[in-house]
Amino acid sequence: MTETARIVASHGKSYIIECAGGKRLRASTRGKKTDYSCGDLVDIQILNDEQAVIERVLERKTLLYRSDAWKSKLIAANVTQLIIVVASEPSFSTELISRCAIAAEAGGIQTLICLNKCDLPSATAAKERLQYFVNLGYKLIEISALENIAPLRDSLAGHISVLVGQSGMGKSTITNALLPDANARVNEISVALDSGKHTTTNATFYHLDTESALIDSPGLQSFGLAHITAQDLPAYFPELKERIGTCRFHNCRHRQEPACGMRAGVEEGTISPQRLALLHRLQDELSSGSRY
Ligand SMILES: Nc1nc2c(ncn2[C@@H]2O[C@H](COP(=O)(O)OP(=O)(O)OP(=O)(O)O)[C@@H](O)[C@H]2O)c(=O)[nH]1
Ligand SMILES: [Zn+2]
Repeated sequence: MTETARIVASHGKSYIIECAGGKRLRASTRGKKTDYSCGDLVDIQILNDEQAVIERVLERKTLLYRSDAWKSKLIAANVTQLIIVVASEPSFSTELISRCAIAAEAGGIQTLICLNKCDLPSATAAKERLQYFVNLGYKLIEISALENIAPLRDSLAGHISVLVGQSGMGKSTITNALLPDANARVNEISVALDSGKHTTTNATFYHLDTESALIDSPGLQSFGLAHITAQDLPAYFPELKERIGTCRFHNCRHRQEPACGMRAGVEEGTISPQRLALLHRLQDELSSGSRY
């Protein structure tokens, strides 16, 4: 019997799928196929009361992934919102924020930056660092997951959101505050996936209500963008996008070329030199195929 289900947890070649009625089954794939992601809608063949086989993936509305020259890592499928979690401390990487936001833009996903641990004195400095992104037009929400999760909960309504961030920013604390029984569910899922072995799940999908869901992903340190071409990059920077077509040369790399619209923006003060430098760095990285 074939039916459509959603992948709610992934771990290597093992998956947990949720059928339309809510029943969860362990699922494997045909052959060596592993390019399925948490959040995917898939056609499955039910084998017995506990197991199913994934036959194929249905067309994805969106796909968030990171990649280097050698391999890509799917993070979440069919999400409408990427939540980049940063915290007052430990320190976060602004480059990682930019990279995540570029991947989201390329994948047709909206971005929300969430500053956690606003109860700490170091929040003031963190907010100053994030002002840079606010000026670029990104939405910022400030919370303390330990004290009050309500402001974030409001931003999740109607979305399938995915949480990404470096280790220690508070993703687990946020998930637990939003879903008090998430811990129990996570344990249930990891036990089902690897019979109690100590391994981490790639990503987990939780229902918040009938319209909203949340995918929690493991901490990340880097975010390779090898799937994006150097030529397309400016379209994923909000402030550079506006100036596409203003350079004299259609293949301008926005460096030494005369009459470059992007460099003109830097001279006028509407584009920050750091962002143009990031564009150059990413162009070099994507054309040389270096590893990130
Ligand atoms: N002061 C304060 N501490 C927090 C807050 N949220 C989380 N923490 C603490 O920050 C530490 C890291 O939180 P986690 O939720 O484990 O972070 P994580 O992002 O899931 O980290 P990984 O599991 O490594 O990916 C824990 O000691 C939390 O108690 C907050 O709002 N305020
Ligand atoms: Zn140019």
